[in-house]
Amino acid sequence: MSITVKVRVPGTTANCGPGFDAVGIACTIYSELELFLSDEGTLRIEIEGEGKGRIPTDSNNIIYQAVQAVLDRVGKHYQGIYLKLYNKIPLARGLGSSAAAIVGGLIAANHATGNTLTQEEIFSMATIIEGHPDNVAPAIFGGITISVMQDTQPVHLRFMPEKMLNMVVAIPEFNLSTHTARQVLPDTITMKDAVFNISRVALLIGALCKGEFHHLQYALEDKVHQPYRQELVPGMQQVFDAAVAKGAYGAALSGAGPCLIAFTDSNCDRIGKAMVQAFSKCDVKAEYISLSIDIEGAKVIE
Ligand SMILES: Nc1ncnc2c1ncn2[C@@H]1O[C@H](COP(=O)(O)OP(=O)(O)O)[C@@H](O)[C@H]1O
Ligand SMILES: N[C@@H](CCOP(=O)(O)O)C(=O)O
Repeated sequence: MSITVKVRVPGTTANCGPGFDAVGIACTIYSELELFLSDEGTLRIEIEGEGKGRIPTDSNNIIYQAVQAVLDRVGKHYQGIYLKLYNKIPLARGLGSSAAAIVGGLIAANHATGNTLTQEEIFSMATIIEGHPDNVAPAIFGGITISVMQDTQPVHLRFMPEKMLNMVVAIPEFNLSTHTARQVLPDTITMKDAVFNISRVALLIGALCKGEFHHLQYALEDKVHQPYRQELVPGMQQVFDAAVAKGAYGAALSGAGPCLIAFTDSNCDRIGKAMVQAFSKCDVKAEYISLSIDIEGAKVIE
């Protein structure tokens, strides 16, 4: 017997300034994957697009590991596992490629085996594999998500802003793995910095929810991770300033970086070009893309 499933998963921008490991937004950039399960054959992985030639095509591949985690959990075994990946989300740039890969593998395998796992169970498994919930939540549920770890269980709240919001992402040429960008973070922060972030993340969620985007100028400020990661992304502050100078409400590091993301409701091209130019003045080659909020999250498309 053989089964085929095709899944589409959005890229995500996590943290959004002060919401470290908690806030995430699903973006209108997508990777797709096809999963074929069969009683005969072996493991085979083919890649088109981002990461071709770089991503492992053996049992070290995280999509394969996600598929296998579902098969183990539901007690099914397949000799032949064939994965065809169509990767559009840039790798190790802060747009949640690993979360999309994990979520895609889990959802494809769950669908192929009769949808026995709930979305919440998928969310829990994805969080364990990814290590933090803020990318996998919007990748699964779409929209803007707030995630909280309750002991080992992730809990989420999803919402859409009252008004349309666009995001302009400046994508530098270089990669920065999330693992590396987490290693520069301190173990502890001061009470002053904690209060700085708590107040801003509350303002951020209120501003996004109500569509009062003028608050984003302050609501995107952060003292928990961005100051420490600044050394890894040359030109970070200059790019933020360039985006705001061209009319963006505010800007932040996308996930762990190195992408920088500006929030706006107009002038995306003007903002994007200014961000790329500011990067270039710091000897960083970059390009930009304009995105909006994905409302659906991951979905089975075939
Ligand atoms: N489609 C994919 N298939 C397999 N592995 C992937 C895929 N996309 C991403 N990865 C893995 O995730 C890593 C990037 O994850 P990470 O450093 O968290 O950055 P980000 O999630 O921001 O792109 C890649 O180096 C690769 O190992
Ligand atoms: N909260 C995480 C988010 C990482 O996002 P990614 O898209 O860079 O993987 C962090 O800041 O480490």
